[in-house]
Amino acid sequence: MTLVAEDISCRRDGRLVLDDISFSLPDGTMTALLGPNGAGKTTLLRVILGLEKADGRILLNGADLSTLTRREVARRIAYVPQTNTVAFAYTVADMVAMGRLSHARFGLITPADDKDAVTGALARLNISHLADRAYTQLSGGEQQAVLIARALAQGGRTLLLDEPASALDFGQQKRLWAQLRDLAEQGYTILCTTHDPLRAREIFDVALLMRQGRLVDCGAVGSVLTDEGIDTLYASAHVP
Ligand SMILES: Nc1ncnc2c1ncn2[C@@H]1O[C@H](COP(=O)(O)OP(=O)(O)OP(=O)(O)O)[C@@H](O)[C@H]1O
Repeated sequence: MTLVAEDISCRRDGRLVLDDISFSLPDGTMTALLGPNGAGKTTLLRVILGLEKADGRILLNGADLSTLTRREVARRIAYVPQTNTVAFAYTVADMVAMGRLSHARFGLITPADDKDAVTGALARLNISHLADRAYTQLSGGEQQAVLIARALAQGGRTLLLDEPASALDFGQQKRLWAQLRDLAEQGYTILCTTHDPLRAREIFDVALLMRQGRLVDCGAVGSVLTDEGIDTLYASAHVP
């Protein structure tokens, strides 16, 4: 689905952390969101999800997300957070099944299609063997793979991922990028933060570069993530 941001500005504690951001991401593209620590990447993802108040509009296939219910947004957009702390030792299968909550009827998430979605998502991430393990007892990388499986089970065709590869081993990273590419080829829209511009240049189609709350560049990775572009992005990030 085409994801459009129009004039997004957001304040936190009175400080402007997103400053008039606009972009358009067509179906079937993998977009990397890059910038130094504190640039506003996570905030931007949270604004798209409706978790942070902001000025401006987010449109998905022309529909203004502010006019949709939380449940309607969750059926369209899945989010993979950097980490997810859970207080209870849910099994991995239960965690992934939570991705189906927006499809639940009468609060139940047991119909066959939901089970298929969970089984399929576990298989896609190569973690079917973890299905009955307690989520709280997994390694950081295994937990991250579960969060990605949960997003896939959710069924939305727009995926927002916050540094999904940061705790994954090399094999899991390769599977993740291949999986995301496969989804993009099926028309999914993928927006993913990363701190690795060199990998991003190989893997993604488009890059959005943010610094100090502003979108400083946007375009095909080959033209935006040049050596010079990367140096400029990460130079003098700190504002005294
Ligand atoms: N809960 C909060 N309350 C107030 N300000 C916040 C809050 N969370 C983040 N900020 C500020 O908003 C700005 C953007 O933070 P954000 O987490 O979006 O950056 P980021 O680009 O995702 O950083 P990182 O790469 O370190 O994850 C930062 O200046 C940060 O200090």
